Amino acid sequence: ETFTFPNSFIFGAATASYQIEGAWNVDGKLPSIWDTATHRQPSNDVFDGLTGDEAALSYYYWQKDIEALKNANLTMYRFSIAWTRVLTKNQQVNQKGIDYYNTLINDLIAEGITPMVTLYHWDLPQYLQDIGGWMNSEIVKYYEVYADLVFKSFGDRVKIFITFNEPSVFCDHGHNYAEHAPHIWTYDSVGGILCSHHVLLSHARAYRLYQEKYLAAQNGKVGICLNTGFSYRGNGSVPQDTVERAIQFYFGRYTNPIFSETGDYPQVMRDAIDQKSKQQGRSFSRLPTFTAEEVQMLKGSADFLALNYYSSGMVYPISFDPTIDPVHHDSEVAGFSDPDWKVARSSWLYQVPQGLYDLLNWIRTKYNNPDVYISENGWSDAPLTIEDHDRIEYMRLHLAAISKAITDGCNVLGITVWSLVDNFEWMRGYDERFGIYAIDLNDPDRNRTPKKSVSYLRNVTNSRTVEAENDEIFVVKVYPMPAE
Ligand SMILES: CCCCCCCCCCCCC/C=C/[C@@H](O)[C@@H](N)CO[C@@H]1O[C@H](CO)[C@H](O)[C@H](O)[C@H]1O
Repeated sequence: ETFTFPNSFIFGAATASYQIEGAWNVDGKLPSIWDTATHRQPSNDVFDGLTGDEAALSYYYWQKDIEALKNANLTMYRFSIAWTRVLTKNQQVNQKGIDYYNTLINDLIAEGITPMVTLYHWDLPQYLQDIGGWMNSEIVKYYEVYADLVFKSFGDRVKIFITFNEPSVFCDHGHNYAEHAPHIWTYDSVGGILCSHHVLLSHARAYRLYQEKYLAAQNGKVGICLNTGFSYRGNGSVPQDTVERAIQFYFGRYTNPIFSETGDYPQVMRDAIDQKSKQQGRSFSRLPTFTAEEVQMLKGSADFLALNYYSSGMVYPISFDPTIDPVHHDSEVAGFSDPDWKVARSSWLYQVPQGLYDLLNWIRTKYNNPDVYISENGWSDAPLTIEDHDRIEYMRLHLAAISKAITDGCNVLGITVWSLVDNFEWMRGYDERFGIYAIDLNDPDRNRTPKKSVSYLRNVTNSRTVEAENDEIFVVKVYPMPAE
């Protein structure tokens, strides 16, 4: 079957500051929590022991990134700004950092490429972590100062801003399980919950600031980037409400306050955490409460949803047990992956294009069909795999799923594939490569070598079609529940 894309649909690619820029301490840049994490001694716990100190050296080779975009026929570039490059500790402007992003933005626009700018892709200034980072409510003020600077400096040319990338990942993995920077472990997911709460408030404040101070002159859009998989019944006896609860706890904790009619946290989450907190003998709930004004400030605080989709899972109910993974412990849901699904170099990344199709329709019906960009979607393979047939298949099937969702009426405006170039894959270092361009870390010039997927993408963007069979997209079957 041939799947088509409307002429308005935009094809692009994405990166993030810490993962590509290098130059970690150049021109006044301050250390971020990822600099701290990767410089830990005697071991940084990164899979290959490496850091983002140099990565793709995009701080010097941004023109190679622009060439790479042009060569792939891509017309949108999602990149992030390093907070640590543009502001000093006492909240003054670091002009050299501003200059770097000005040059990048101007050069992109000169080549007809639309910049999509993420304000926060996990690289918090270390001096803010030192006062508690996202767990301290004061962070909201610091973020607002930073957002103001970004809007003021770049908003005359940048018309699409994303306030945050994947709060579920940096809040949970960074503040519950100590798996990501700032490597904090907290009991009963208290750290992750506080982080999410302050991220939501920071997002809303930045959105309202843009509306009040910049919208009239700049006429841009501000959204937030959230990630999730879709969840499916682990076997025939799993109740549908388990599936819904999984999505609400993982995704709804951010989407409900921003995109729903009612606003605030999902009721199922409010009830569960309030009740469990009580059951634990606590005098107040682990889930903070938004004031009535905060609920209003958050409600409708996004012009679009930037959705990162990689994979999906099967879920089944479990009973409350504080000793297990804290995300599941409050939701009383656990998940697993079908071993028949194809898996990438990243052990968590199973190929489930159906999840993207179902998720887009879930969002359409749940939230009155908001504008959506697929801000990340991609496949990992081994270093220097140039004949990346598995990535091509993954892209083909996910693009088909998107096209099908658009046919259903979903407002999907475009995609920025992850990633433009091979880069620092967080705690997996450089072992899992997501780029459509390969980078040899031994090459001081960091030449960007096109993988086979670049010519595939060029064909897709020219023809605005992909070929796929429905049974390649719809891969979810009902499997027996795994042994608990
Ligand atoms: C509804 C919820 C539950 C149901 C189902 C389970 C979903 C299965 C998906 C498993 C995901 C587990 C770990 C998550 C990892 C990614 O989401 C995370 N790495 C994404 O971060 C972005 O990924 C890029 C590649 O990893 C890149 O590094 C980028 O910087 C990140 O934004």
